[in-house]
Amino acid sequence: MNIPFYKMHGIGNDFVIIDNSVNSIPFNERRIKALCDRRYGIGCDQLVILSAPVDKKADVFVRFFNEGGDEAGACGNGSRCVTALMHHQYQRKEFILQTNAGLLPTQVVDTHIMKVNMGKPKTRWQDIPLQHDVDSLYLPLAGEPAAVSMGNPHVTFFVDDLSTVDPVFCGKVLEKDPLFPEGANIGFVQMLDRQSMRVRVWERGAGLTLACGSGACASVVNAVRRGLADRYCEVKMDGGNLIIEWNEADDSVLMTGPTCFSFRGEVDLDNYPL
Ligand SMILES: N[C@H](CCC[C@H](N)C(=O)O)C(=O)O
Repeated sequence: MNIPFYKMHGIGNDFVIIDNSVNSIPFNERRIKALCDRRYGIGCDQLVILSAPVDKKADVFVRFFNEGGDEAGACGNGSRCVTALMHHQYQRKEFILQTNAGLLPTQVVDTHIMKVNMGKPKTRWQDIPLQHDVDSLYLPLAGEPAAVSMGNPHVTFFVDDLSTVDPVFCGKVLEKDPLFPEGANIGFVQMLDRQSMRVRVWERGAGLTLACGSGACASVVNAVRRGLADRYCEVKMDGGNLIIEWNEADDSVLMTGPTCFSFRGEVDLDNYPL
């Protein structure tokens, strides 16, 4: 069975987006992993499945699946790419995405610049008792790690010099710290000044990506809570930059940045059995 898909990325964090609102095709871990595989499949960090919204206030229901097959509650860059796709299809500039993390208002700022309201930070851990002996990870910490959920769990390590951190060696271990039975995204942050930071994220279920939207939000929230940053911050990631604003009035976290259509294709799902 041939179905269309869109291949997009948000500053290098890439996605396969499938509109499943008509066919309601089943997807399980085996099929998701195969589609996300960069050799045997189309290849992406996350698979994004669109379907009809349950909440009447929403335009679309969006689910995010990491390349490892597990589902994530939130995906900032994926939400921005869906907004660009919806704009391309409906010529509107404002949408409401229904996600497992809640309703996300989104906005087309410019042709390739999309803004997502990621909602309020969901939980607060200031200093977290990680079970792993962080010292054994040769992680040159600038203070204890912090954690916050943006609809998905993020741990943030502040370091003096990001070039001295091996995000793969550390991320692989910390993603599965017993403190996070469902795993966690591990962010490494070097403050540049109060309104800019360098961030790399080892993503739960996807590994080291070129960018992580919810990770950028989590990094700014944790930095503000630590007194290290202002509520408006430019987050510099390997694939590009995002602007994050943590709104004091309503506690919402806004993320703005570029998106890109890579290509549109067709995939024969008979080659991707359940
Ligand atoms: N790996 C994340 C989901 C994707 C997040 C990232 N791609 C973003 O842009 O927010 C998780 O398992 O929670």
